[in-house]
Amino acid sequence: MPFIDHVSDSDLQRLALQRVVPALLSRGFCYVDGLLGEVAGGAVLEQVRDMHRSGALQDGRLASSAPGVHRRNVRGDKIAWVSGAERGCEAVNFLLNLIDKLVSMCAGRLGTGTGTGAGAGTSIRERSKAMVACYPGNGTGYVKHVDNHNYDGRRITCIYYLNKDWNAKEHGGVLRIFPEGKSYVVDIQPLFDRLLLFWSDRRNPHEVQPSYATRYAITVWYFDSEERAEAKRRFRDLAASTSQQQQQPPQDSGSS
Ligand SMILES: Cn1c(O)c(C(=O)NCC(=O)O)c(=O)c2ccccc21
Ligand SMILES: [Mn+2]
Repeated sequence: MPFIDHVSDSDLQRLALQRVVPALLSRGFCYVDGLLGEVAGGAVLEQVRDMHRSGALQDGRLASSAPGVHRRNVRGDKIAWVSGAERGCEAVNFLLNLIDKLVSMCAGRLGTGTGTGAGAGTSIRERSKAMVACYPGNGTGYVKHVDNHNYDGRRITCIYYLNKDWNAKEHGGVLRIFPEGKSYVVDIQPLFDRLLLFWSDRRNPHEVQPSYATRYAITVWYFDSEERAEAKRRFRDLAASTSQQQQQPPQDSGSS
């Protein structure tokens, strides 16, 4: 199904240079509304709904519901990882390709030392698979956290929201960002056809507030190549060292 090319390359270029890069550098986050338009955005939403209906979203994590309410076995966010090549993910694939283009147009201009002391510039050449997430609307959310808390290589978090007629007063589900070192918070509604980008590291702790309606989002994380390579090395060393320990017989307490 050929999608209406709602956004031309020159639109993306302008969006990258005039909106996304300045906002990421000055505030650490940026959101864009109307990214795909009604038709293509609607196609992505339908495919995510189909995944939800078909049970492709794995059962949510055990989550505590609204604070103070102690219900057992409350299931929270349900997720599925997709590459975009799967059957029924054509519209998701179109979205991922568009976000890849947008981020690649920004990558060269995100300067050096993006906050994690990395002297070298940010070289973003790869990303994660896409995480399709659904909050079932039972009052569960996601506690405050940092996506990349310990140099796992993730540099930019991109979240595409799919929720039509969302009203935070009624449905909650606001993404609240607590920009590091700032006295204010940033509340972002998970609105249909909205793309949010923010630095994945400690600059942007964030939480998903309890949701009272079904809340869909698709997230991809873009890696800084150097940090990612270093993280992989660290992980390999860790795996190697733990497997060595397992091979050696456990030392009894009396050994010198
Ligand atoms: C389901 N879900 C998340 O929703 C967010 C997250 O920060 N979401 C922000 C948002 O949806 O606005 C996550 O960061 C996350 C991390 C690991 C596994 C699942 C996760
Ligand atoms: Mn997160």
